[in-house]
Amino acid sequence: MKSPRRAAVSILRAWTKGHAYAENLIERHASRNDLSSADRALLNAIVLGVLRNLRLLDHWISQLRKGKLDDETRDILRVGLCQLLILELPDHAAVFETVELGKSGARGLINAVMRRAAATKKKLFDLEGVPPETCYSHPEWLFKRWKKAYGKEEAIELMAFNNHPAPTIARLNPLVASDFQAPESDLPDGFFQIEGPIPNHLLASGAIYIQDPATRHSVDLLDPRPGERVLDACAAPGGKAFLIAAAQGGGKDLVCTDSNEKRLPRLRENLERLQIKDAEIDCHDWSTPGPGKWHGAFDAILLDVPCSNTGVFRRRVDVRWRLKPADITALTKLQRQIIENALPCLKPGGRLVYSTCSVEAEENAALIDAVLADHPELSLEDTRQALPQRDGTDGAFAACLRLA
Ligand SMILES: C[S@@+](CC[C@H](N)C(=O)[O-])C[C@H]1O[C@@H](n2cnc3c(N)ncnc32)[C@H](O)[C@@H]1O
Repeated sequence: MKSPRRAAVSILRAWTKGHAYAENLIERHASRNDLSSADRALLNAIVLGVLRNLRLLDHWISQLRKGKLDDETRDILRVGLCQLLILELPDHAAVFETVELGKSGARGLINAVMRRAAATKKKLFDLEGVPPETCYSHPEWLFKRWKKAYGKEEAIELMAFNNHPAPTIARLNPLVASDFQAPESDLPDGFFQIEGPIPNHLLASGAIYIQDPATRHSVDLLDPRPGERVLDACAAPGGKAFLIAAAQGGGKDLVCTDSNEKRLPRLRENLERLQIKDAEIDCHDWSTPGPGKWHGAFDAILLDVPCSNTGVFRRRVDVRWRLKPADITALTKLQRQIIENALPCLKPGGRLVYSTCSVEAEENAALIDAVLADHPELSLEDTRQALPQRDGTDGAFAACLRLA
């Protein structure tokens, strides 16, 4: 059985070399090594802590050791310094356990760096003069982009927000009868924060679903009513389909599609658990036209499109390192195609809500402006935008368009 610290190093090696998401790698390693829940939590904290603080950890490594490092030793030092300086675990454990991770030839170096770090913490924490994108570990191009969009102060606030793990927030399911009383909360109606371990029996019975309050904006704008035929075109894993069905009192008038066949079983399971058993689920790629049977068929369509995810970096810790400027351009093209192919499926007078969890204007307001310019038959009814640095929630954008 591997220790969580050793598993963290293996995961970082695999993460650097491949395209797998950190969360999936953690899950795979934790199951394979049969980790206890405490060890699983430590593994999670270390891997996500390293990925959230990658540039800062490398800055500290450069302060503590001049000269080249092989990739494995660097990952071991990242894991060690994350425990010592980010998670602030006791010095002796962090130093000893980290040295143990190295091959015999590297242990002397690891020991020296870790001991120096433990002895000079105060100096390392003084980040005066270190660029904000290093302190908050974001790629330079993203910081530049956000500075342009929001100004320097807000760009820094956004990066700082992204480095705090998200609280666990759930929504009560009005479709499932349960004795559970949600705790008092300042959150929007139906949402409440879970302190401590997630109550698995409530999840399993479908009484609650874990989701951020920002998810509600698009469905609030869609305002689905009982009896209306609704399409949720990019539906997996089903968070917003749940909100639509909850508003409609069930899923009998709801069609859920997704282009990724592999995501459909999870969508199906989620909806069944949430007692939404009668929604229609289909595989469809909306970069191509919808089938004739859906033309003019829907009162309301939700397009919760694939996006850059820049509003949810605190959850999706990999994305800031994987995303490239060209991806945003490619995504806007796909987003536009999805809108164009979904529009013929609206009934006259029907409404379409476009939504993302991005904070990039190109994927949000600018895209909607371009659609409106090309479609005089559409009018803009309303928009919503949540920005993490202003609203303290995930980032979200939604625009409701009505067909004449
Ligand atoms: C932001 S996620 C949707 C989240 C979902 N609405 C929820 O609330 O749980 C975007 C989804 O769009 C799907 N997708 C990507 N490209 C698509 C396309 N061309 N047509 C349909 N679905 C697509 C992805 O597989 C992904 O499941």
